[in-house]
Amino acid sequence: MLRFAQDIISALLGKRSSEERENDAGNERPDLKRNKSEDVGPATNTDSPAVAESALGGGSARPAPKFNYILKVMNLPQGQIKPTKKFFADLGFNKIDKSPTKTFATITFDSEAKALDAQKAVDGLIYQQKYKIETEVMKRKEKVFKPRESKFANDTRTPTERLADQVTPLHKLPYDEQLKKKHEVNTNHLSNIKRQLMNLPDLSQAGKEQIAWAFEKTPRQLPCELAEPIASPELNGYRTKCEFTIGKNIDGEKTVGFLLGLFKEGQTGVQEPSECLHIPDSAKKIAAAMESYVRDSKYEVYDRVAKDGVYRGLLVRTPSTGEVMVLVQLKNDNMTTEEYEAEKKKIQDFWANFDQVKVKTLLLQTWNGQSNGITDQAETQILFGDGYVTEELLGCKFRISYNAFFQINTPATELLYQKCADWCKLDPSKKTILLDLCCGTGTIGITMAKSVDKVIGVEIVPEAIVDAKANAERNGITNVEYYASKVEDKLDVLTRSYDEEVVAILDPPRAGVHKSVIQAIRKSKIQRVIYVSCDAKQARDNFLGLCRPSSNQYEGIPFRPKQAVSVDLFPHADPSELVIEFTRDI
Ligand SMILES: C[S@@+](CC[C@H](N)C(=O)[O-])C[C@H]1O[C@@H](n2cnc3c(N)ncnc32)[C@H](O)[C@@H]1O
Repeated sequence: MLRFAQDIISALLGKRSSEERENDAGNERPDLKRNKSEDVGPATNTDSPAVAESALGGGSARPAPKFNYILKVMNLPQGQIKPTKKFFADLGFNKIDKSPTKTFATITFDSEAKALDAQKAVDGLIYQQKYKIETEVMKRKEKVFKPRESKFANDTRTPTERLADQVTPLHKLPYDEQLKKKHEVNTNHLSNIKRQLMNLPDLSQAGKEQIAWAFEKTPRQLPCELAEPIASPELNGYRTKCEFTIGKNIDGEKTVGFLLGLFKEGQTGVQEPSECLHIPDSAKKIAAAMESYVRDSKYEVYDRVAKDGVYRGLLVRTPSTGEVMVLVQLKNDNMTTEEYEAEKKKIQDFWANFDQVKVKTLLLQTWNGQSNGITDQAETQILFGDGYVTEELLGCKFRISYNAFFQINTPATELLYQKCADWCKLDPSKKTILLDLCCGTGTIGITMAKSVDKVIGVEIVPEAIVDAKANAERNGITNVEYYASKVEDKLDVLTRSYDEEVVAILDPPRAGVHKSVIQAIRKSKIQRVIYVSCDAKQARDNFLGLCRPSSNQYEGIPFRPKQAVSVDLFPHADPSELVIEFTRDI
């Protein structure tokens, strides 16, 4: 409980969650999509003791204040974001924003009086001995959402059909056709590596010689062997994490499900998931129960246009162990403390007594900001249970918190990890170190830890590293070392002079890793990289970075793809994982 409270405080202090948000339609690989508004920092008042106190799970949560009053601080130099922020932080102001190209900054407050007091303190100060600060107090304009005319106006499909096409766009194809289609897409991505290498600008003769393999004629211009795709053992009901929207269906009834179409297209109707192929029955039952609950409630569901209403979202985790996590997201800034406390108790009683599915742990998130989905920036309390569910993969047990990244198709994930282990080809006669880069809750490294001398995991989300350490301990794994850091800020892990053989598994978010990571791998002694990509198009620059000829930017001997395979974690949906083994001799 204490650990969880610490996690929440970390979240409130602006640390990022392991999961970038999934869109409402239940798109795959939620870790990879982050709403821009969540990127720019906490939207709740991180300075408020009331929020910090209630985040501890006790106390009475008060509605989070809105920071609608802005002090515009003008006549500053361009750039200099850090020094500017420090200057104002030293004066006691923390909610500062500055664009690198602008000569002003903004400081936000939850009342006009505070903004005016700040103006008195700041106006006329001389910044860096030459910039005389001028100020202006403004009230934030309420954003008005104007739905565009719906592009679905002439759509003859039923809402259920539309939702199926949206969340499972391949559902009309037999499964082997779906696999072929994904295989074809990955074949093209792979052959593009070769094409792009051949067409690199300013490719010198020496450079060409380093990547001579790319100029060899091969079937379909593939740079390496591409194995037959690995099918998902389960085709339906495989999603172990579902994030539902609470809103109204197109008939105006309170509904829990997925948003039809995109909000920006003016589509605000929510459709029940009851017919969605990829959603498990337990999650459907929970969504249906929540729907009955909100229909019986005196409170309104959240209206995304008016930005009003109480019930906003529902997260359900249903790992293969049968444990179930439910998280309900509320907007509470228009409720009194008594109303909020009473509602909290009602939700708690409802799920504690729910007899169709046993809920192991219930969480309540209060979020008054603008982002759509469940967010790690908001106050999140445990109403019962310990705040975790357990998943089992390849004989290891993993605890998962509500905001941790975890693959959503367990049997297919086991095949994916097994493939990574096979391709690591660990030689038992040699000492080996496995670098688990972007390790999340430690899954890949922990499942392979017994075959190596040491696993070193690096992950950006501190809470995921806490989970990873707990997971290692729970599985009796002691040869692990974890760092809560961006990989690009922990490059020494790659470039240390190890005595052992080092193999790197890189399982980054959709956009791939920062190029400095690829540059460091190139400079290191690493001879083998297993790259797990969920979007080979976006990972293209990383692939090219590994393979391009040596240069000032990309030192070291280039890698080349040795083998590749697609693993399908998302039947009926578009994405598919592409695993590529890159090797080099040094
Ligand atoms: C696709 S997930 C893989 C997680 C883990 N390997 C697994 O299979 O469960 C990508 C992970 O990369 C983390 N991540 C994103 N950007 C990162 C960065 N710059 N440095 C380190 N980790 C990062 C995310 O938080 C997420 O846990």
